[in-house]
Amino acid sequence: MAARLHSFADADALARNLATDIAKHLSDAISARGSASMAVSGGSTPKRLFEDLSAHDLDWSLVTITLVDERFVPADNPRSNHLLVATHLLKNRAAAANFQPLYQNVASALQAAAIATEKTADIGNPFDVVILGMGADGHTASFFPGGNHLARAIDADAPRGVMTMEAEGAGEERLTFTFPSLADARFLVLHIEGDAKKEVLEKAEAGTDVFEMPIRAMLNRAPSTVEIYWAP
Ligand SMILES: O=C1O[C@H](COP(=O)(O)O)[C@@H](O)[C@H](O)[C@H]1O
Repeated sequence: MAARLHSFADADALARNLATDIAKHLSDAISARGSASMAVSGGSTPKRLFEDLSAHDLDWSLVTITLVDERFVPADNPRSNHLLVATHLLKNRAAAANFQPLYQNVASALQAAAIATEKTADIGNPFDVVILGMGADGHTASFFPGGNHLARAIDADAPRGVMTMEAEGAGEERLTFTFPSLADARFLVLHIEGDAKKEVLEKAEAGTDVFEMPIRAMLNRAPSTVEIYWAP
């Protein structure tokens, strides 16, 4: 629908301000509805944000956190987004939050997606907060260019929930929430850092082909405004 850019002097200022804005949205959700839900991304960008956010004073026991996407790997794998969140977010005051993983200890990613869909059915209708990242190839969540289920994952009519994704640039098989599960978040954030990501964003904004750069699905079609938080 729309996107709005919030620029900060550096990554510290970005993390501090975004953590404050997220904490406010979570607190407002708790005041309004008695609980709050948030889906966060993995990757290298959110560590500082998670550290800052974990220290915020709110009733974390009423907050359920899940992942926007995950690799089909157990939580002790260094590439696990669950491990990242456990190390950098589920600590300090945020140690009291509830966490719902996408990975499940079952034989296939397909089975894990079905279980994760069931287990998250009550928490994201819509999510109070969704924090998206973006890769250099224009992927967001696990909506990868060339992904085997990309068309279904970014379809505005796809069911809410988690599905699988395989793509050349993705490494392990992935689990990802579908576009409709994420795009109507009450606070929908795209968190990116560095000049290279800014250039990727500008390229995405200049075109329309969602299969070339799946982030365009969010930028152009999300029912919620995409709040872009960026620092050089
Ligand atoms: O693969 C992934 O990467 C993106 C972006 O990661 P970054 O390292 O460039 O910050 C991330 O948003 C996604 O959740 C993750 O699975």
